[in-house]
Amino acid sequence: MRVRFTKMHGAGNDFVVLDATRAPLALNTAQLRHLGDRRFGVGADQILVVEPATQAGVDFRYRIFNGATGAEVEHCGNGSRCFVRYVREHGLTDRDTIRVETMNNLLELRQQADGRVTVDMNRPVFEPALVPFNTEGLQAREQNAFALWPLDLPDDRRARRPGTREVEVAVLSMGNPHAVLRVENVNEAPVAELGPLIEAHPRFPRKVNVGFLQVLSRQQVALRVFERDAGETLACGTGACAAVVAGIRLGWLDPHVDVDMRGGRLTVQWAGGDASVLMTGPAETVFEGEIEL
Ligand SMILES: N[C@H](CCC[C@H](N)C(=O)O)C(=O)O
Repeated sequence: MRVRFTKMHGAGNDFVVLDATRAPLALNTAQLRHLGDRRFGVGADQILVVEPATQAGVDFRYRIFNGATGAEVEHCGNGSRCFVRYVREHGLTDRDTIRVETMNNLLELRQQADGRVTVDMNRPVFEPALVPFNTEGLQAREQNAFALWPLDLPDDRRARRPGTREVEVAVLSMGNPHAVLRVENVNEAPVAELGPLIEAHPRFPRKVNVGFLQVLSRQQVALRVFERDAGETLACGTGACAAVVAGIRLGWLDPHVDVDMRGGRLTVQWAGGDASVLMTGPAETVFEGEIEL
């Protein structure tokens, strides 16, 4: 099957975007992984498929698949901004404000005059069972009335005496699961070492995205994210939201924060409580193409 695609990125987190609004597009895991493959396919962190809405009052549905595994996931912040640019550039809508269904969310997205896109990311979810995160037998440390959880990680650094070491993470969901740990300097953070250990930790039954957060001021942070089923990406939209929400709950951050990641800057706003998280950032089209699947 010959498939047209658009290659896009949001702050360096890159996507292959497919249009399934005019005809259904059922891709199997092997085809999705081929699209994501940076050597034998197109190459992308995630694959986004744009479909007609299934609910009244909603403009589109969009589905997200991690490129390395072909696994479908609940949410993609950077992808949602690229989705807006895609449907407008492809003449699928001329609206500035677009409502879109994802696996378990309804999002409202707004195209800004400066080309950036603002996404209403809905409320964060803190209930561990809903992340999901297994807290059985764990004793959280409360800070500013927010839980920081100890995680034991295998530590084979001391080969003579293999043991474990403990890290402390904030845990929450932005529709997809996130664990956030604070570091002194993101450039020296052990992302490649701790990322996979936390991502696959048995207390996260659906695995987890892992954020390494450096607080630069109450209005600016640096962040690196080891994404579930993707490894470290140049930016992670839901990860930026999770890190800022955790930082606000822990008393480190104000309600409006710039998040500097290796691929670019996102701005995240959260007023706390039941308020939605708002994320604003760039969305770029790189090239169009066709591929045989
Ligand atoms: N790897 C993520 C999905 C993509 C999220 C990220 N690219 C974003 O911008 O939010 C997960 O498995 O939950």
